[in-house]
Amino acid sequence: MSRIKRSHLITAIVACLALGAAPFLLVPYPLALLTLALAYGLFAFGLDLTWGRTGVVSIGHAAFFGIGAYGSAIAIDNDIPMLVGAVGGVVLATLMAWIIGVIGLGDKTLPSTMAILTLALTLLVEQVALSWRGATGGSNGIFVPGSGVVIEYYTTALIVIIVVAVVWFWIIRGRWGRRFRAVQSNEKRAAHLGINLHATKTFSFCLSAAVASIAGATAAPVMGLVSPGVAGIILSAQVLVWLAVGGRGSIAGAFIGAGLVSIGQQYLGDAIGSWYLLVLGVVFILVVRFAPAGLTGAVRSILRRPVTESAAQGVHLDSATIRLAAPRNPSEKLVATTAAGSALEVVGVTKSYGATHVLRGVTIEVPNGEVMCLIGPNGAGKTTLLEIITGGQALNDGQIRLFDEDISTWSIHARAQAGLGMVFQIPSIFPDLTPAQNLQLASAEAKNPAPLPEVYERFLTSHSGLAVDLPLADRRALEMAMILVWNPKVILLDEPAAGLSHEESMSLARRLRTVADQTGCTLVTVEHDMEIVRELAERVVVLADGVVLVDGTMDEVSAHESVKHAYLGV
Ligand SMILES: Nc1ncnc2c1ncn2[C@@H]1O[C@H](COP(=O)(O)OP(=O)(O)OP(=O)(O)O)[C@@H](O)[C@H]1O
Repeated sequence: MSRIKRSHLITAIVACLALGAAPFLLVPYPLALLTLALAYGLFAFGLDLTWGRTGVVSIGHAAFFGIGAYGSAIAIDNDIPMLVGAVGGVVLATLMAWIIGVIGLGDKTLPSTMAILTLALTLLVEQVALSWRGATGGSNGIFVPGSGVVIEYYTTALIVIIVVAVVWFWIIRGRWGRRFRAVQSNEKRAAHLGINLHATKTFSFCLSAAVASIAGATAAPVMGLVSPGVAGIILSAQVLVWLAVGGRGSIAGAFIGAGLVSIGQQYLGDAIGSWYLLVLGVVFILVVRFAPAGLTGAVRSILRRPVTESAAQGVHLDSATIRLAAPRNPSEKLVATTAAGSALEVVGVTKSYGATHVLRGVTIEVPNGEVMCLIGPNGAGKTTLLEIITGGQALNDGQIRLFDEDISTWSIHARAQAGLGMVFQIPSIFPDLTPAQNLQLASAEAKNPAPLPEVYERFLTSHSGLAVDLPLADRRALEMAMILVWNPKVILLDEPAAGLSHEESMSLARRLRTVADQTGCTLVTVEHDMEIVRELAERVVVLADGVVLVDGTMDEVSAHESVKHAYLGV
C-alpha cells in the first residue's frame, strides 16, 4: 500500500474511532454542539467543492444551507416526512446554483459577477424567509420539534457525512475529479487541453450547493429553530472564515475549520456576545496573512510531506496508468494528418485595441503538415495573432479556419478539441503536480493519445518533485510532451526558445523538426532566432506593423529588401 493511502487510512480510522466513541464520552450538550459542528463541517466542505476545487468564490453560500434547513423545517411544520422536505430543498438549491453558474461562470464573464450573484442570492433568500411568514414564520422562524434525542441527531449527521464522502470519492476518482484538479491548478492549460471551464465550474458549483443544502437539512433539527439568519450574509461570511482557517482543498480542512471555529464561537458568544464577530474577523485576517493555506496546509508544510503525497489532494492521479499509444516506427508518418489541403487559414484578420491597430487584414494559409515560422519585429502582432487563432482573443474582422471549418467564434476548449494545441512563451503546465501527473492529466483528456517521442519519456517516471521546480528548459519540454501525448493536429508555439541557451535552443529546434517529421503535425512557430528559423522552417512569414510583409522560403525572405530593413536591421 502506498504511503498516501496508508496515511489517509490511518487518519480515517482515528477519526472514525473518535467519532464513534463521542456518544459514550460526551453528555448531551457537548454532543449536540459536536453534531452541529459536523453539520457545519459538511457545509464548509460544500463550499470547498467550489472555492477549493475550481477556484469559484461564493460569498452567499448560506443561501443554499438555508434552503436545505427550511426544507426540513417546513416539512416537519406541515407534518410531511422531513426527508421529503430535505430532498425538495436540495433540488431547489441545486437548480438555483445551476442557473447562477450558467449566468456567472461563462468564459467571458468577469469573476466579480459570481461574487455579486451569490451575494444577491443570500440577501434574496434571507428576505424571502423574512417576508413569507405563512411558510417560514417570518423573523420568528420555525420551531423544529425533533425527537429531542441528541444521539439520534448525531448518528444521522454521521451517516449523512459518510454517504456524501463516499459519493465525493466516487466522483473525484473519475474524469470530473481530474478536470477539477486541472482547473484548480492552471485554468489556461486546462482550457487548451479541451476542458470546458464553464461546464466544469458550473458542475462543481452545483455539487457544492447540493452539499451545503444537505448540511442545512441535517442541521435543522439540531438547531431546533430555523430562522432567516441561517440563509443570511453573516453565516455566509462565517463559512468562508471556517474554510480559510481549516484550509481549502481538503476534507479535513473543512471539518477542522468549521469544528474549531463554530464550537469556539459558541463558547465565545456566551462570554462576549456579538463581539465574537470581531474576534472572528481578526482570526480571519491573521490566517490569511500568516497561513494562507489554512491550518491543514500549515501542518502539511511543517511536516514537509513529500510532494507526491500532497500534490494530488485526494484526486486520483495515478501516473502509472498514463494512457499512451504504442510507440510508432520513427520512419512512419501519420497518413491522416498529412493529407493535402490547408490545416489552418487566417483570412483578412483585423484586431485593434482602442486606437491601436495591431493586425490589419492578415491573410495566411498553412498547408497540412507544414512547419511555418512567423517572424517580425517586436510589437508586430505575432502573439496577438496566435491568441486570436486559439480563441484567447476575439478578432474584430476576418475569419479563422481549421481544416476548412470556420472556428472564429468557437471557445478555446472547442478549438482545442478540434485539434489545436498551444505552447506558450511562458510554459503553461500544472505547476503543483509532478511531471508524470502533468502527462497523466494531458493524456486522460486526449481523444486519441499519441506515443510519446523518446526524448520526452523521462517525464513518464518523474514522480517526485513538482513541475514548477523544474528548470525552464525542462518545463518547456514538459509542456511540449503534454501537447504531444494529447495529440493535436496543429501546434502553435510562441517563442519556444525564449530564455534558453544557444545549445538548448538548437536542440529544441532539432527536436521540433523530428516531431514534425514523425507525427506529420502542422507547426506554426513564432521565433526571433534566425538560426532556429533556418533549422526548422519550411516556410517563413514576416509580419510587420500588423500586415504580412513577405511570405516564402528562408532564402527568399532574407533576400527581401524590406525585410532586411524592417526586421534584420540591415
Ligand atoms: N491587451 C492588450 N491591450 C492593448 N494593447 C495590446 C494588448 N496586447 C497587445 N497589445 C499591443 O499590440 C501590439 C502587438 O503586440 P504583440 O504582443 O502581439 O506583438 P509581438 O509581435 O508578439 O511582439 P513581441 O515579439 O515583442 O512579443 C503591441 O503594440 C502591444 O502593445
